Amino acid sequence: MNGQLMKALEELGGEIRPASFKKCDEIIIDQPGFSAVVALWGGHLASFIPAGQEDLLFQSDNQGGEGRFERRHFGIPVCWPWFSAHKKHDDYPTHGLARYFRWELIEAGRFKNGDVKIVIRLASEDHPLIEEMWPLAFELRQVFRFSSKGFRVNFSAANLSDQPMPISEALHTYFNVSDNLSTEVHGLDQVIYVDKLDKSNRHIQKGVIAPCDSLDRVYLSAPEKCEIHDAGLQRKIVISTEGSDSTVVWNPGAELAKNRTDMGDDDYRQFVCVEAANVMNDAYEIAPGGIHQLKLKVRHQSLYEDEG
Ligand SMILES: O=P(O)(O)OC[C@H]1O[C@@H](O)[C@H](O)[C@@H](O)[C@@H]1O
Repeated sequence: MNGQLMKALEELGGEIRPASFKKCDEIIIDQPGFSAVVALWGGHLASFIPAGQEDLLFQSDNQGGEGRFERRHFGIPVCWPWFSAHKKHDDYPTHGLARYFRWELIEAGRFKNGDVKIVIRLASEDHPLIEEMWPLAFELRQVFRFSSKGFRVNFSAANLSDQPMPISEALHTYFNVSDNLSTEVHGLDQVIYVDKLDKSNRHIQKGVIAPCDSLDRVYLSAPEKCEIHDAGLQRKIVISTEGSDSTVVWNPGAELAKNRTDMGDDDYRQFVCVEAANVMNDAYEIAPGGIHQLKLKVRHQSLYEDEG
């Protein structure tokens, strides 16, 4: 990392330190109102802890395997440029390639209002294996914005090729909850979803999603806002998106979790994934030379307080 960037990071009270995960650096930001960790491996926002509270993001103690496409369950994996299994190559990783390569820190600083800004980047030219799996040239950026109220992720993908780029994607956020059985997801009432645990049949959501146990659903043409209500932490997490037409809600439940070697048996009790996505009918193409932005805003507040 160049000296100027290091200095900018230091001015934020930030540091870059080697992490055990894939032997790749992490960026740590410690501020009076919050602390945040960005893992350069996969470009995960790994942790965001508001002062005096528990992390908004979940991380598993299970480090996953050592192989290139082994995954660890933490923070916000970026699923891009394909979601689920690759349509042609069953040896390619599920949920795309972006979470398996080292991203580069390219900017550290502040927004005008004092919020902390961290920018990271991944480009197709960064690794021959990326170009092998995805021959269309691209550049990805994530602009993270942190304040004591929460965080934002502005994920942008530029198609640098001369062909249309077909995309399905998700910011696959693992939200940390006190107990999945008492957690509720609000805001998806009356939205049609594809239930992957029911032969991909379509249903209409009735009321809130609760309990958040053994769920694998894609809400199509979903609203831009939903909320996680956590009675145990007396906390509400307000999730707002732009450029995302689908919302994926996932919790593996006990049986699936036990069958996975890359997840602790009880991990599923501590998270629910609510993912800002564009998948299935909401998948799209980026025109040659075009750019697509997927924005996620996450705020925390008391369960008993209206959003300010
Ligand atoms: O790749 P990860 O982090 O293990 O997540 C896997 C899950 O991700 C969810 O988004 C999918 O809807 C599930 O079908 C899938 O099992």
